[in-house]
Amino acid sequence: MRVERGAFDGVLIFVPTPHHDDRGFFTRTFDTALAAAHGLDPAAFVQDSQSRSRLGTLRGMHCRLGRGEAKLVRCARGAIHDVLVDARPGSPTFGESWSVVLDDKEFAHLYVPPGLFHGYQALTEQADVCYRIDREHDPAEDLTVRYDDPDLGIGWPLPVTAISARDLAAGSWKEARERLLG
Ligand SMILES: Cc1cn([C@H]2C[C@H](O)[C@@H](COP(=O)(O)OP(=O)(O)O[C@H]3O[C@@H](C)C(=O)[C@@H](O)[C@H]3O)O2)c(=O)[nH]c1=O
Repeated sequence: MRVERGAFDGVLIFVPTPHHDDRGFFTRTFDTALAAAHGLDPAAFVQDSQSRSRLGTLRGMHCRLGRGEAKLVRCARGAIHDVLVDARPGSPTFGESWSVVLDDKEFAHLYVPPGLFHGYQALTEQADVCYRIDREHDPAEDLTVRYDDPDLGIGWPLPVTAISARDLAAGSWKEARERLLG
């Protein structure tokens, strides 16, 4: 397993080495020691979740207020276009977006540190996303921003076929920015 850095400080991508044979494949999806060597506390992840999305579904952009939420995300089936927006005041990349494809070929695990907006779009008929977070889910701390906010200018690869009412009702980056900067 190798570790790559994402475009923002603290973002990591753990890329395993799948072993294929005539039965299928085996792959390690996470390595506690490697994660710890990169400053993560594997024991901190208290909730495991899985969501299934159909082609073109968009989920995002979601961030957590307070001390934020660290997240480990992988696509167990299909492929997703995963997007992060740096919402950490004082960060040199504050307000910038970055994307990576996560899929069931490479099985990369994306580490998202606290303070970033996260969202993704399903690139396949079915996309199963598994993720771990380091705090119990609390909707009262959610902050959302519109996936198509013109100030963020995120490029999504496909037309949006499904999105939640919550995500459609999300506010602008300008509003979120004011809230984050106090
Ligand atoms: C995220 C979550 C949702 N739920 C419930 C609330 C709701 O009834 C249903 C669906 O919730 P949502 O519409 O918020 O799910 P979703 O839009 O998939 O939310 C997720 O989006 C991606 C992009 C993330 O980064 C995640 O952290 C999370 O915010 O599941 C939980 O009970 N626990 C959870 O941890």
